[in-house]
Amino acid sequence: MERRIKIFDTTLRDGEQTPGVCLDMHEKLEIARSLVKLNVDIIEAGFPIASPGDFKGVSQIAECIKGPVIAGLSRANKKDIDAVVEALKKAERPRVHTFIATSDIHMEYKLKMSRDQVLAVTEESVRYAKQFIEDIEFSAEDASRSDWGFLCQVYAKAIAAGATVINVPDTVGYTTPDEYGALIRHLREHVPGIDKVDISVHCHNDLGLAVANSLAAVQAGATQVECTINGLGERAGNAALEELIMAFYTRRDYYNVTTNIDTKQIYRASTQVSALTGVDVQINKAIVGDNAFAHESGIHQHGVMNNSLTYEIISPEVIGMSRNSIVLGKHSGRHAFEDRLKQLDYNLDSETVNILFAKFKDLADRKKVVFDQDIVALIIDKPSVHPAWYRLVSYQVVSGGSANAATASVRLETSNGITEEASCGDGPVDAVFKAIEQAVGFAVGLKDYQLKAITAGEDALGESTVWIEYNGAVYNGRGLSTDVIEASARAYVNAINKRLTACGYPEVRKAAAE
Ligand SMILES: CC(=O)SCCNC(=O)CCNC(=O)[C@H](O)C(C)(C)COP(=O)(O)OP(=O)(O)OC[C@H]1O[C@@H](n2cnc3c(N)ncnc32)[C@H](O)[C@@H]1OP(=O)(O)O
Ligand SMILES: CC(C)C(=O)C(=O)O
Ligand SMILES: [Mg+2]
Repeated sequence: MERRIKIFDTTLRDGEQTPGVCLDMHEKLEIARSLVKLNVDIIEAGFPIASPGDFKGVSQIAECIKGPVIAGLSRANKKDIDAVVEALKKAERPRVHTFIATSDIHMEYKLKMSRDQVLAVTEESVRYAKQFIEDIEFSAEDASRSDWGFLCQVYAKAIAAGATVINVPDTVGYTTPDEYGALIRHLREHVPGIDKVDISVHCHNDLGLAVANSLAAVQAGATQVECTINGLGERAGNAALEELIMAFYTRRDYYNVTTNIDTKQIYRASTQVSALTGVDVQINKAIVGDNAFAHESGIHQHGVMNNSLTYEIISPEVIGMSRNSIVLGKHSGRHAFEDRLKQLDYNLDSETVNILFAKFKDLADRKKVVFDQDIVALIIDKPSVHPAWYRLVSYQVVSGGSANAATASVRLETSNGITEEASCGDGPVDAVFKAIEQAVGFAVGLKDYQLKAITAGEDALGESTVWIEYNGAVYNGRGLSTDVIEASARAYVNAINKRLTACGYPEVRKAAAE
């Protein structure tokens, strides 16, 4: 008899803890909508006490997203739990996820608490949260490095106080498949009441074992797995959702479990998360990397041409990647374009399709073949995602040859009309960025800059991502064009718009004046 494993997605909480990733409310909602399409069981929407932005993100998701359970994270204290309860007020199926560390090293050096104190706080916090919300997940942070006997006592307290899920995190990615499986079996044998609750696992990838450890835990009886799209997360990241799901799917004969995930949504969600977070997927990454279905060598190509199963254990269509024979280019019409949107599972209203079709034609004029990745990039680039404070109207650059000096002028549109500025710089991109900085009238604080081609070829669509820093927070912006300087300028303006949306224009102006 197959067991069903629940999928708890934490892209919006642990995934957002990836250094350099900062998602605003609109981006979080877009990702949450993709998680609904994927059919995950639980969405961890954020850590409401962390910042007003996080609180707002969780409450918006709670209000707008129906279907999955919506969880919010809290430390084991009343203030954090109150924030989660408040943020989840409008959720159809709310869950408080509260945690406290149980390893000796965390208790001694970080919490400065004894075992007895941690036991007491576990009970108090679960009992407190339970007054407001029925579904309570309790995590023993750093469980895999905790004393097993003590861990059993902590989980027993949490269950007695009303926890509905107990989570066993491998917080620092330290455990191994055999050891972790044995821990799950030990807990199942020694924690009173554990058969009445879900046993969840949450694995980090510091030794590259996050997925292997999660699979071992499922074999040992875990009923819920925590993961993120593209394996995003703190340090080396979390177990990757796409890898776990495709392991369960492909080796159903071996694991004997199922999930509710619609595998056809995997590629779309991965592309979206990569674009919105600015974190590239490595080309040889399992399932969603560019090379995952590419065959370079003759013997492999020959085998695949005769029967793809010779060298492919998964067909790309299963994860929603199309093997299209219809090539889209400047002679393609609206029917073929709309059909491709449907194949990529984008059901958009006709106004959005009109805008996208115009963009597609514009791109096809500059590019011989428009690939699926280009279309997805155009969809993600749609301007409505962020309220725009500034819009790039045009720019001009004169590049200075070997000395690498350049001058640039930019025209930006604001609600007050057009503003135009010029500047010199160390190369064309720097000159454009400086001109934009002058036009907006405050220091932007560029932290990082990246440029990549969406597909191969000299006419490829260029995607630029920039990261800017303000008051300790990082904002990423993204720009798209076949002209790489224009893509960079768009990304810079997009990041500035996000920063202004988060901080408010007057505050930024005041800080600049001081
Ligand atoms: C393993 C994980 O992924 S845990 C989640 C990690 N994610 C994050 O930390 C991102 C969001 N965090 C934040 O925004 C901030 O750290 C906040 C708002 C939570 C706390 O900020 P601050 O009050 O400034 O505290 P700071 O982060 O410096 O230190 C953490 C404090 O929480 C305490 N703490 C840590 N974990 C817990 C817990 N589970 N339960 C109760 N207290 C805890 C620490 O002992 C420390 O307490 P102290 O201030 O009395 O010394
Ligand atoms: C908050 C907990 C579940 C966590 O992220 C971890 O321990 O890694
Ligand atoms: Mg974690």
